[in-house]
Amino acid sequence: MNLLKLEHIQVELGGSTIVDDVSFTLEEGEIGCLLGPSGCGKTTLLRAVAGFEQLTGGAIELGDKVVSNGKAHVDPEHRGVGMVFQDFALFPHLSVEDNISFGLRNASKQEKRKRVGELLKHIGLEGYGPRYPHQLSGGQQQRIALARALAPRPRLLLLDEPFSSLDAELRESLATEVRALLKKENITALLVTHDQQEAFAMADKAGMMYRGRLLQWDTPYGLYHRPAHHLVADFIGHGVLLRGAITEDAKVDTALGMLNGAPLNGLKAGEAVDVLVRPDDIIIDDEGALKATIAARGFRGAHFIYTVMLADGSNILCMAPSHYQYDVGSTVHLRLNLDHLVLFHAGYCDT
Ligand SMILES: Nc1ncnc2c1ncn2[C@@H]1O[C@H](COP(=O)(O)OP(=O)(O)OP(=O)(O)O)[C@@H](O)[C@H]1O
Repeated sequence: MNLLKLEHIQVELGGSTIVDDVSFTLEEGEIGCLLGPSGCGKTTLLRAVAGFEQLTGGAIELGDKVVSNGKAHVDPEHRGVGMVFQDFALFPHLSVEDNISFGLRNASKQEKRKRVGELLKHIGLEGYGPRYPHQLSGGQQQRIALARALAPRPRLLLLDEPFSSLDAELRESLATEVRALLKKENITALLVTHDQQEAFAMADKAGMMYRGRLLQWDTPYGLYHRPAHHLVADFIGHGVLLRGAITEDAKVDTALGMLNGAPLNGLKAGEAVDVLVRPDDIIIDDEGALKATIAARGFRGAHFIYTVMLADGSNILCMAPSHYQYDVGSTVHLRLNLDHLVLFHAGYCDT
């Protein structure tokens, strides 16, 4: 069952269209994530779902009920939606226990204690109830903010850059923990983030926005491996778009050689295309048929990302385990590990 349904929604602010014709759904218990460059309208979309922004077109349904359209507008406090924002502000003068139970005004003391205990256990902070926010680390405070939002069992939880004030390592582990917690509580959630690793760690469905539009709504795997738009290919993960041409026998002629098996989707022989090449599609292998030169080396801890120059002068990226050390300027051989090809009309890339 769809818990959240956005149908062609549009939001205008200050005379500009900030969210433009966006549609997607989230099923009950699913976690969705919006990615996209700064200013593309992610927060505005989230605020429209929460009820803080009015729609100028389209409709939002929560459960079976329309909560926003041209005529209806259910106020935020009546939507059953919980929120966690970047600048999570716990009430400094309230204990952890009182912070978490803040939204449980109508519950009995006993019910409150039970729910708080259950949530503290879920977030791994059993026994922290009597503490005050200043006695907690940033990551612990953010977990408490999450528990506070979850306490009234919202139908939908909205998270806007909830971990962005935390360091990278903590962010990823917290994202995994929060996913487990949301699944345990069967809460549907929509998350906005800049961090693709966080999106991949948390989301069942993810989308990329660009200038108010949603370019693709898919699984994280689909966004990475089957980008539907060259901007998605470019924005999600590392990779390059390598120029090529469709041949008479439906192959793609590129600096990596003739590539087979591309879904042509209406592309005709002779047309110029861009082929998405990810760093994990290319393997440095002494037996590889293709000669190339290392143009740059980036250390990433467990692996290197090499920029490799092909015979025609074009550059691609290549990932190799960090014990495979090659100096800039050295010659290497490459093998392709492309299990599917993603092509775009070359012209699209000029936008
Ligand atoms: N109240 C407002 N009036 C006019 N324009 C606004 C208003 N609020 C936001 N905007 C504009 O809408 C656009 C989208 O803003 P929004 O905060 O939704 O983007 P975002 O994708 O969340 O960005 P970021 O990732 O940087 O937080 C921006 O260009 C912003 O300047």
